[in-house]
Amino acid sequence: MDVLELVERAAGAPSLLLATDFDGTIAEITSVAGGAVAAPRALGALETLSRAPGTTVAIVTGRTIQDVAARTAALGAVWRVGEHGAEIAAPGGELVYRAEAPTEALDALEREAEKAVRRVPALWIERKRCSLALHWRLVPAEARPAALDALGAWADAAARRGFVVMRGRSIHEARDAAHDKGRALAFLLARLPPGTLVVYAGDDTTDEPAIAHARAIGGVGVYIASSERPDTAVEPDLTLDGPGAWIAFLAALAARRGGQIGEAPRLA
Ligand SMILES: O=P(O)(O)OC[C@H]1O[C@H](O[C@H]2O[C@H](CO)[C@@H](O)[C@H](O)[C@H]2O)[C@H](O)[C@@H](O)[C@@H]1O
Repeated sequence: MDVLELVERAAGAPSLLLATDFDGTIAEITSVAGGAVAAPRALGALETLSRAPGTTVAIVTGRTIQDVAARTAALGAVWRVGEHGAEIAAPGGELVYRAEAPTEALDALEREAEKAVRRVPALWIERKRCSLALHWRLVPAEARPAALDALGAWADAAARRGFVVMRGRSIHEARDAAHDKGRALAFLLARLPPGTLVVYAGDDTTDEPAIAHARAIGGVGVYIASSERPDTAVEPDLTLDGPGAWIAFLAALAARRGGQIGEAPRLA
């Protein structure tokens, strides 16, 4: 499938679930997590799509709902899935699903992570409600071997406690085994008309269950490639080069389903 075929297919679907990852997909990767900003053109297209008939828009992220809601506050009528599916908020913000937080296990895992940070101070712990991430983007080259060793020990400790460890873009992240983005898509689709076409895009390991799920049910899985992670472990229908190409697709689709926005969209 090429991007023009995807525009045609998505534009013609009587019911469409357009689901997009955040970091590396509608926001460029930044050196610290707090610096990520959704591209204004992406927000404009998603807002247009969210108001179009028969169209449901969802932001599906590893971030918490609170975090992603603040970064996408311009969007009025979208679903938000946080922490890889452990939290789901309807348009308007009402939480329709909220997993119980594995607080004690995460506390223990945080103490293990602190051991890693004592060894390699450039590691950064991101504690969330249901998951915990160790970021290594700012670890200098000379400290990478020690960081990999410490991350490996931490990942083993997380696995022993029953967490799933995802090795993503300069991040090791532990989440509980009951949630992933594929199951989150299934949750959303159960609320939409039968036959809804799902189009999902994401750039990292955490997106693979959603890309695979979309494809398994006859939808479209799009991989957003980067020099940091050129390939994915699951086969997508379409690979696009970085957030810019995905955002161009969103703008083209918004023009078709919801009226023209801004300049005429150009697709590669
Ligand atoms: O599911 P996503 O929306 O892709 O979120 C995945 C993780 O994104 C964040 O980390 C990533 O983005 C940072 C900012 O660009 C970058 O510095 C880091 O290296 C990336 O791994 C976020 O901090 C995590 O909580 C998300 O799980």
